[in-house]
Amino acid sequence: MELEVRRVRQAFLSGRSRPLRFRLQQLEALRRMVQEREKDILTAIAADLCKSEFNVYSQEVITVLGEIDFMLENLPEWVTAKPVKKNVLTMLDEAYIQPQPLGVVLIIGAWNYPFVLTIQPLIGAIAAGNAVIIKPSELSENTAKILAKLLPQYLDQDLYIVINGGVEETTELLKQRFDHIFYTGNTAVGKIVMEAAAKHLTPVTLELGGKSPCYIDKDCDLDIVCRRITWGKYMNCGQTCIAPDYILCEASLQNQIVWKIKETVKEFYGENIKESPDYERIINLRHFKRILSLLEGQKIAFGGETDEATRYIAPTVLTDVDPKTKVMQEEIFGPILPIVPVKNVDEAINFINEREKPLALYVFSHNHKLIKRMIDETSSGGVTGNDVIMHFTLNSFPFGGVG
Ligand SMILES: NC(=O)c1ccc[n+]([C@@H]2O[C@H](COP(=O)([O-])OP(=O)(O)OC[C@H]3O[C@@H](n4cnc5c(N)ncnc54)[C@H](O)[C@@H]3O)[C@@H](O)[C@H]2O)c1
Ligand SMILES: CCCCCCCC=O
Repeated sequence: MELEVRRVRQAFLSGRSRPLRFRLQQLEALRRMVQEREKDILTAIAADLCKSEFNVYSQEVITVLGEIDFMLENLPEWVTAKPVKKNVLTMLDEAYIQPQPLGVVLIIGAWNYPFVLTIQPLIGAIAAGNAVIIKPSELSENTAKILAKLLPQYLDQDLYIVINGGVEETTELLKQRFDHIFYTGNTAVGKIVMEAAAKHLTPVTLELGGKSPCYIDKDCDLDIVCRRITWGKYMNCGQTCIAPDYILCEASLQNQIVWKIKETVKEFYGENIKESPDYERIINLRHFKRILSLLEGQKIAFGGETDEATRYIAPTVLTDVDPKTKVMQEEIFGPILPIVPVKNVDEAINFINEREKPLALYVFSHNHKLIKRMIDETSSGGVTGNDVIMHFTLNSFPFGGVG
């Protein structure tokens, strides 16, 4: 590892990653890779998550291509020095902010959207003039292999390298000195990454998880609300960092919500969900067993069917969920949707504020003032009103959690 990191640092110190022209060329080469090798990329991701190629394209490839175009369009302006306001002491001086690369960046990717969540930070790092070591998640092994094969065919082979491996390799990598570490994954490993980075005072970006609540107000179009929640919850089999984690609503809405979600699941995935090309599987047995353990002692309104051999867990809704039970203590990251009845919006706000700050918050109401109140009185990484996931799709927004 030490030798590899040293080789990448040498390449960075050569200065060739810095000129705007070079950065644009590398980003264009990356775009070419995605376009020319689309089929290989789709096949690899589809195999990792039992996903249809259409879903892979719409959830991952489109975002990557959009990000590259966004970067190519804006980079010339972003790299230029920006003059700043002067004071009386400096009025005859030149004062400006010059953006500069940090150096060698380590990107530790996630498996749930293994392409976009690894390549998106890579695009940013290349655009900023850095050298990069990419460590894809070993859980999505087909994508990890295809990245190691394709990236060196299109990008500078000394500046941008892929290192594959598991916990042992990641641990070894983290002993090295980097200039920035970008990690996507769970909070426990996030702490390990931050601790390792602290030894070298390396800045980190940690894209972690959390429970993302939905509040459903009585004054809403419940058909639309349930369609949207069903889409965002069961997409990728619930393995989405900003998937709706649980629903808060008045008890009187609960039965209608269950019925409408059940009907929508049927419409989206058919009578035999196992046969649906649009319904994925849980990534591995460890996660499969973890998710199953969350069902213990719960009232299953529908779903609950599982198949260990294929790591299938049906879209499931739980009702009258006790907030003290396990399913409400950790991020679900699977196709289980608990409904927790609350008296009103005040109780919903208190419920959210008594817990860790959500990565995403979803509020459904015709009452614009109520949505505004939820935004003002809670704190989360991002909010979408009357829909789910959408704030992630706009690159004019920042993305991340609080803290
Ligand atoms: N905020 C976001 O953008 C975002 C996006 C996707 C996923 N996530 C979060 O990721 C989580 C799911 O991923 P996961 O928990 O299965 O990740 P994971 O276990 O796959 O871990 C990710 C990486 O950490 C490394 N790793 C694991 N254990 C390690 C250890 N002990 N020491 C050093 N490195 C180690 C792995 O090698 C892997 O490369 C969820 O909480 C989800 O919300 C967040
Ligand atoms: C269009 C859906 C993409 C969702 C990606 C979410 C990233 C976190 O898991």
